Amino acid sequence: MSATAITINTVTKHFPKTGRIGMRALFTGIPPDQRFTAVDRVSLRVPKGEVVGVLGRNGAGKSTLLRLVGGIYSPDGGSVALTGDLAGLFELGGFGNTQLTGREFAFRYLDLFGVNRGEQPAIVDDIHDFSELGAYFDERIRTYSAGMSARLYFAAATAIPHEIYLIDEILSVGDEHFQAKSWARMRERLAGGASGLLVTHDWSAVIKLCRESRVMDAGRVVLAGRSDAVVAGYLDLPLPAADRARLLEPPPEALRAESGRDCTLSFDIEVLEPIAVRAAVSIEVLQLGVGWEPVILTEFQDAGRGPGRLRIELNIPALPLGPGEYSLSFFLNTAPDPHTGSVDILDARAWTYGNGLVFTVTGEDTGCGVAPFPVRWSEEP
Ligand SMILES: Nc1ncnc2c1ncn2[C@@H]1O[C@H](COP(=O)(O)OP(=O)(O)OP(=O)(O)O)[C@@H](O)[C@H]1O
Repeated sequence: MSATAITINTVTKHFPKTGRIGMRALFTGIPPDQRFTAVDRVSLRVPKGEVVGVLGRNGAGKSTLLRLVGGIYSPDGGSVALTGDLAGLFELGGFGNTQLTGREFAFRYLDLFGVNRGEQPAIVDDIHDFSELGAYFDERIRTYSAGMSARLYFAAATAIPHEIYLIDEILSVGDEHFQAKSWARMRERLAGGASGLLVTHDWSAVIKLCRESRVMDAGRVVLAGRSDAVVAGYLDLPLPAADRARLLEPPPEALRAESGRDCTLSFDIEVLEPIAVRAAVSIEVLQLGVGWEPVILTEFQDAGRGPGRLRIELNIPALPLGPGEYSLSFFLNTAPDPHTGSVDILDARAWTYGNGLVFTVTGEDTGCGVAPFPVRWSEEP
């Protein structure tokens, strides 16, 4: 198993129903009839180098979970363990003294993280630039708009690399220009090997950043697994009917191959009507902050005519993919109608439907990335 950055073990958090509790409850805990459970026995593991997404509707318990991980709340049950230093990007505007100016806040932040005094001025300049606060950087934070303080906190929290980021809707603050900059910086930090927990309503951010995610509802984890399937469940996405032709579930060994070797992927399909079918395959890799990007994409090919069972094969010479797990999408369509040219989707397995297949490439990691093609560069004299 890969190394772990965050371990959340059956964590529970209660709040008083009335918002007020007696002195005794401070020592004995809130009596069961006067409390409600905001986080209910949640367990979750974030592997090093990955961001796990937590989706959920308002009041599901996401922010409370993040605060438990960040140490702002202590759990009433269970435990949290972190391996690595932590940057809290959560609760924008909720940390720091708003009587400070932006510049004073930046210096304090760097002090807090033990940054050497000699290095601080250059990093504070970077925070000033990144936040685009201009002259406001020397005004008190309490005079800032919500967006301005969000920019300051984001710029400070990401100015120096941390090992663990707790991200709460951060990538949806600011205008589009600032969001794009924030994404670029987050990608850079994560590509450098950082890990994190992202809590959000924004399922597209989860698709772009997280291989794994969870959905919380009423304090509990109600869906867990690969992000594509979790997001599809969260959105309750409709799937193709697959009632005229369908792909039969390939056994996992049918979707394994060795890097650099010729490979044949077999797909069994069942066609229930006298129709001609066509198939296409796309193999995608998760690019942090970008999403699933195709690295091999076939055209639609004739796959035979029904009714009956058909086997189709895809041959890839000298598989140009490094070892790892890829998402494989398989599409089964009708042949174009000779009169109208229209095509019907008969069946699909794809991360966009939340049911993508896993394609595993084995072999030695040559460090050549996902597509170690034998390319050659030359220089014009
Ligand atoms: N400090 C607190 N005291 C009392 N109740 C709280 C406190 N913090 C959160 N709650 C309650 O706990 C529940 C979970 O809140 P939480 O903020 O974790 O949800 P969330 O999933 O982050 O919601 P949102 O998406 O709206 O931010 C809500 O019912 C909320 O009202």
